[in-house]
Amino acid sequence: MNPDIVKERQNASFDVQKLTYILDGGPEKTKRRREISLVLNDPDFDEEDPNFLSRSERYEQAVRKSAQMILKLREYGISDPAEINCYKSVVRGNFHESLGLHYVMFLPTLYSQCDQEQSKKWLPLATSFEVLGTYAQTELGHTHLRGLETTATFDPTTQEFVLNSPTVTSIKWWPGAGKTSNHAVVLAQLYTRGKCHGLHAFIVQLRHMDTHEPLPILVGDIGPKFGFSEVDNGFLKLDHVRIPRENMLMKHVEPDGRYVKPASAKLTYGTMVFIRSLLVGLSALVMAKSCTIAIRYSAVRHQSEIRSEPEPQILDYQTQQYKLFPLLATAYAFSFVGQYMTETYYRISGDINQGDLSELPELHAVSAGLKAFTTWTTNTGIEVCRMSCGGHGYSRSSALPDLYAEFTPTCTYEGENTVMMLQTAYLVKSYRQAKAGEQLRGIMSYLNDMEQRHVRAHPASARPALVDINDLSDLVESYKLRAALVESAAKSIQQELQKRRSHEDAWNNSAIDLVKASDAHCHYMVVKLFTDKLSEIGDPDINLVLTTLAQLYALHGIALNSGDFLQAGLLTVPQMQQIPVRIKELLCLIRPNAVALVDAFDFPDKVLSSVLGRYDGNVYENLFEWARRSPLNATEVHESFHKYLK
Ligand SMILES: CCCCCCCCCCCCCCCCCC(=O)SCCNC(=O)CCNC(=O)[C@H](O)C(C)(C)COP(=O)(O)OP(=O)(O)OC[C@H]1O[C@@H](n2cnc3c(N)ncnc32)[C@H](O)[C@@H]1OP(=O)(O)O
Ligand SMILES: Cc1cc2nc3c(=O)[nH]c(=O)nc-3n(C[C@H](O)[C@H](O)[C@H](O)COP(=O)(O)OP(=O)(O)OC[C@H]3O[C@@H](n4cnc5c(N)ncnc54)[C@H](O)[C@@H]3O)c2cc1C
Repeated sequence: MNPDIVKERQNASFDVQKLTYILDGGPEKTKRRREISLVLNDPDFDEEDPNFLSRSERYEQAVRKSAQMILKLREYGISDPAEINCYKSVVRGNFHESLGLHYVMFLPTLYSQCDQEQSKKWLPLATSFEVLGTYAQTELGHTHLRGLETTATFDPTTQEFVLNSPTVTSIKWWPGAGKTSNHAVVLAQLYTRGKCHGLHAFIVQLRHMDTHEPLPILVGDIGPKFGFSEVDNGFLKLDHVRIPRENMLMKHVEPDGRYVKPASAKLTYGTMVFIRSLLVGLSALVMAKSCTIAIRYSAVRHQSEIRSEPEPQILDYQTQQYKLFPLLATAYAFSFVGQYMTETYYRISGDINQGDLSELPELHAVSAGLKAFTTWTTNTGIEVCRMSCGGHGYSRSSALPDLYAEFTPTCTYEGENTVMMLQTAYLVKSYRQAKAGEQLRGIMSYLNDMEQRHVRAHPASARPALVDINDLSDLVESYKLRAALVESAAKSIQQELQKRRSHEDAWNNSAIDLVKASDAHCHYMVVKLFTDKLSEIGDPDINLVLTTLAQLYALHGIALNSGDFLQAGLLTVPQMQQIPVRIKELLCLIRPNAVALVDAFDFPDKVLSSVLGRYDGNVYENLFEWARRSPLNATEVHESFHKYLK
């Protein structure tokens, strides 16, 4: 064990184990997660570091691993969905799996959209992995749902749908598992009796069940990408492919071609809402991994000098703390927000299953906004962590380049982040309702008292300084009032309309304000949820250290967005000047607990897969060993010497 890291752990002011229990949701859950993590000791999961393999080898290794995962799942008797997720996340490590889409999109779509008869047929096939599925929605030319071109035309004479990609731009593009899957849920515009009824989901067989040869369908892999090398994102061109009427999910077409409207057309989009909710938790996980690597490494790395003494740990540099500790605070904030998002998703989807759709718009808006907010922040955070590790952060052995490459598409898939932020129609609608005197419930209820507490541009000096920057509840209140930026967005729309612009143009001309309002709303939610969580934590030592992190999170956010807070007169210039001073004090308070705080995330070394983030801190000897395994070192003289240099 590296002596620096031993010393760091001795300095901790709280019980790391107890904090792990809080993050997991209780000691029993921690125990079970640790038991599940032991599967990594199974030699059948041994594999070559993907960084030393070609794309094709990586894909093959990933398919082997996916298949092993399924076999072992049965062997280990893991069947609870939450435990399956934990098991898969442990085994998957920092990479994706080729059967991922089957689990995260194909199966959930079947579960939520099959009727009884369809469930009987498809669920046993899909859960036994005879049917391997993907989710084919996006097209070469469009992602916007109303713009999708693939058609499904009902033919009552044969009781079939005819699926067709009429143009190049209508070719399905990006669905994972182009080579792996034999079935797809295909999203297509439904036509019956000559009328279009919008997007609906259909189950389409793509490949022969025994030979895996494609049916008369053009299907394949779209080629190498920025990351996601394990995943065979695919293309799919359908040329008048016929499928039985029974393959339409939720079956809205009667045998005579009559269309029966669903309770809400938006139910077809349910799987996207589900994944967006999951991505909030995934952001927390990846932020936590990145901080673990960067902070442990910073504790064992010595460089330069502060005083004329031996080189200090780089974690002692104030600038290093300023890079990493706000991200550490973010990792904790997002962990609690992830828990909230999962609970909210299951609560509201439970109501939806019971026929109560009243909270569907809020679920859509909250999951879209938080997905965008947390993935954007995490994406830039990983890169800050990588940079903070200097040259060794650039090595793939650190895992940070892989974490970045695998995570960055979360800002794009399941709805491009700007587009998701623009799902603020709900915010503006809520604002207008509140303004008209309606009492809002839930997370939007803060808009109820906006009329009394107008947030407008004020000369800051004209307002009394009511906010105590050391008081978290005051900071939450400030974020709440800043979130009323939605008022500015609504006003911008109003002004555009007064210029006789169409509603659509008014919306587009206010889009920057709308994204800002959405961002402010999400930021408020995160600060509030983090602060609310503190009241549930009884252990005084843990409460203290998390309160310090929550203060840092809130103040750092204000410092980054100081213009909003000043312009709205929420804080004065002298208070703004106090914030960097307070932030520096908080960095000092967090410093002795930094390593313990990342230890509490409790990632086993095999899951972290990072030479820099090793628990024992023995970085250098392992970096050397990793480098020696590089395929270029397989021979002392590389064949290129004989071919070109000699
Ligand atoms: C610790 C945790 C660990 C977890 C580990 C988990 C691991 C996860 C790993 C994940 C790996 C995943 C692999 C990659 C998967 C990528 C798959 C995809 O990208 S698949 C492809 C993903 N593709 C995309 O995401 C496409 C993105 N685009 C879209 O979703 C839509 O085009 C749109 C939302 C932008 C517009 O919608 P559109 O209908 O075209 O147009 P309108 O404007 O006319 O809207 C009409 C009204 O409907 C409303 N509404 C809309 N949606 C919903 C909803 N869901 N509900 C309710 N309402 C909704 C809307 O608000 C409006 O309301 P109102 O104002 O009338 O009241
Ligand atoms: C790794 C990966 C895996 C994927 N897996 C799948 C899958 O399994 N199945 C599937 O169906 N799809 C999948 N996708 C596709 C993914 O869902 C889309 O790429 C995503 O929805 C974004 O759409 P787009 O690529 O068309 O971007 P575009 O919408 O073309 O975005 C390009 C730019 O235009 C801007 N823009 C677009 N619309 C607006 C607007 N209304 N207002 C303001 N700005 C706008 C965006 O902000 C962005 O800056 C995957 C994508 C990736 C990268």
